Parts: sequence; C-alpha cells; structure tokens
Amino acid sequence: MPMGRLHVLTDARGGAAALAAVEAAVDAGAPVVQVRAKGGTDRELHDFAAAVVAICAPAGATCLVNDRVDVALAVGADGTHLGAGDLPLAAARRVAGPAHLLGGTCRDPELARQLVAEGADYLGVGPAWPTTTKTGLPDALGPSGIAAVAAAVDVPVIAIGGVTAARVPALLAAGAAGVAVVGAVSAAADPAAATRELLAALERG
Ligand SMILES: Cc1ncc(COP(=O)(O)OP(=O)(O)O)c(N)n1
Ligand SMILES: Cc1nc(C(=O)O)sc1CCOP(=O)(O)O
Ligand SMILES: [Mg+2]
Repeated sequence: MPMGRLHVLTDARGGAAALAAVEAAVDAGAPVVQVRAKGGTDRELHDFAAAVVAICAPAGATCLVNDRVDVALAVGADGTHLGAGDLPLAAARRVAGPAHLLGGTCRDPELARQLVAEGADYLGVGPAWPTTTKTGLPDALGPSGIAAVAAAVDVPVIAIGGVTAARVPALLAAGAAGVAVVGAVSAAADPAAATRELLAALERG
C-alpha cells in the first residue's frame, strides 16, 4: 500500500466531534488517518479506532493507530505509529508481520537510520515548528532539521508539528515526502476545506 502524503491525526479526545472531523477529511480526500486518542480506556480506544477504520476502509484511506500495535491489529487497521515510549519498532514488526505499515517518531538522523534498520516503513519527524497541540517537545527542528533526517534515510519522511498549508512548500523543499497535522484539520472550522487546502499545497509542491 503506498504511503499517502497527508496524515490527518485525530483530536486526542476522541468522541463524536473527532469522528466528524475524520469523516470530513476522508470525504475531502485525506489519504491517511492516524488514530491518536489519549487518556481513555483500552475499550474506548478500541471502539474509537474501529469507528475510524469503518470510515477509512470504504474510501480507500489508510488507517494507522498511534502507540498501540495490538489495537491496530484488533481493529484491522493498516498500520501503527510508534513513539519513544511504545513497543520497539523491531518488536512491533515481529508481532505485526511484514504487511503491516510501521512508522516511528524521530528527531535526528541517527535514530532515523536505526528505525529504518528495525523495519520502519516511514518516519514521523518533528516538531517542525512549535505546536500547541502537544507539550513537552524539544525545540522546533525547522526545515533544516527535517532536511537532515530526510537526507539520512530512503523511507518517506512525514513532517509534523505546527504544519499549515503555507508551510508545506518549505517542508517539501527540505525533502519531506508529506506532512502530518492535528490542529490544521481537527481544529479547523471547516475540516474538509482545510484538508483540501493541505492537499492542494502538497500537489503544488
Ligand atoms: C506522523 C507522526 N509523527 C510523529 C508522531 C508523534 O508520535 P509519538 O512520538 O508516539 O507521540 P504521540 O503522538 O503519541 O504523542 C505522530 N503521532 N505521527
Ligand atoms: C503529536 C505530535 N507529535 C509531534 C512530534 O514532534 O513528535 S508534534 C505533534 C503535534 C502536532 O500537532 P499540530 O499539527 O496541531 O501542530
Ligand atoms: Mg505515540
């Protein structure tokens, strides 16, 4: 399955509003949705992820689950995105098999190379710019930090953190294959229009 260039991450609170934004984004052509829900029970995460798969699958959109390869497999998602505190990428690969998409978060070329050696299909690299969506992140990498990682590996680099349509050209020029967003779609007054704007920026390059 080809890796889409726009990853729309769900509002971490989950629920009906998050699902409505996913539906609008997928209807507008978002190729990848990442289920990113924090703070709920395993059952709540499972049910939310299953609902996102049910939106993505008929539209041909790829569905990834953040943090939890077990939940991704249980709901029939296409892949899992793993961060520093999650199951190691190599372990997730052993559990999920070769066909399951696996992405890993990294912020420097050294970890990027390690994750690819462990079997990463793509890398999420950030924060590209400061973000209000997540706390505790290191300083923003800027396009030059994204470029350093993109030059080190041959898997797609998906830039994340403070991404807007206006910032897409700088990221593509840095070697990013695509972008991941939370606020730019989930917090938009019109998530479908916001998705179309991001897709147009990616298409223009
Ligand atoms: C595409 C993409 N890149 C990076 C991240 C961050 O993932 P992670 O390090 O697991 O942090 P949380 O998202 O769990 O807060 C991502 N989710 N997606
Ligand atoms: C979930 C996440 N991870 C990041 C990282 O750099 O690892 S930045 C981020 C939040 C991205 O949200 P927004 O598009 O609203 O800035
Ligand atoms: Mg995570």
